[in-house]
Amino acid sequence: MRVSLIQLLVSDTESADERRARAAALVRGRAGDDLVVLPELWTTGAWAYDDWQAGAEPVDGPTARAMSAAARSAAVWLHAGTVVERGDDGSLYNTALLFDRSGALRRTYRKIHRYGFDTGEAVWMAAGREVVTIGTELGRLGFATCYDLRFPELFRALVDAGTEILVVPAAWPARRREQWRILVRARAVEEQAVVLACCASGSHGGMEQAGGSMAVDPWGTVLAEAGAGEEVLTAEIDMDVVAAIRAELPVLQDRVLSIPAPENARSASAP
Ligand SMILES: NC(=O)CCC(=O)C(=O)O
Repeated sequence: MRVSLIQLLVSDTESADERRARAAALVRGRAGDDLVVLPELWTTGAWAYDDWQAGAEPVDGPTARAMSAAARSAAVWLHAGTVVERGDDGSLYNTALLFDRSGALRRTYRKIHRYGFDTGEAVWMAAGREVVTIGTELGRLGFATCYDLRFPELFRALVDAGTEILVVPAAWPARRREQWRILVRARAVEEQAVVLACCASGSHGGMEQAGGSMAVDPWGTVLAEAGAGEEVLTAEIDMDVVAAIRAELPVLQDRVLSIPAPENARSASAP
């Protein structure tokens, strides 16, 4: 399987329309790949909160139309990263879009863990509630987005649902680049899955993003890793490795699901 992670530059100086056109051209240029991945919130910018209301769109909005056409033109599976979705309930969601080789929208995933504490997503967006996977001829894909990386229980749920390829669009900050590298590899090792982690590059909204997109195999081996700037990172992935490592080191079978909580769990007076 050949995959490309399009580590798009997301800046304050380019409009969403310009970036959409540029991203579509980059996807169209990936004919021959099997799967192409874009970063998180690359149309509005993940850190440009003030632009989210104006840039919000339904799941069949301008980004979906442009990405559908690009996927069809290149005949690739396209994980188009995430958009600011305006849901039918009027709420905003951080929503991933997956298109098949014909350009059909096959899955959406609303980010479950919202980053920001008392600002950003945590304030302006609603949380997704659904763990999402899809079976494809490439293997079963599981969805997670950026901050989700810090919550291994989501990844375990994805693997319990049969995931072999974890796709993680992101807009991770440059100042936490080392945490990104560790978490991406950790998720690959603990879930014995391929991880395709595609981060934005450049600065916007006062935040420098890390770049450093990675394709990692289930051994934790980094098959390809991008630098800090805009780049199309391509990797060949041997999907047989997933079944092989799960047979050779069947750690997922050794889980103990009934570990009792300590008696003082969550007790405020615990020493
Ligand atoms: N966009 C994000 O989810 C940012 C996550 C982040 O900065 C972190 O986990 O650290």
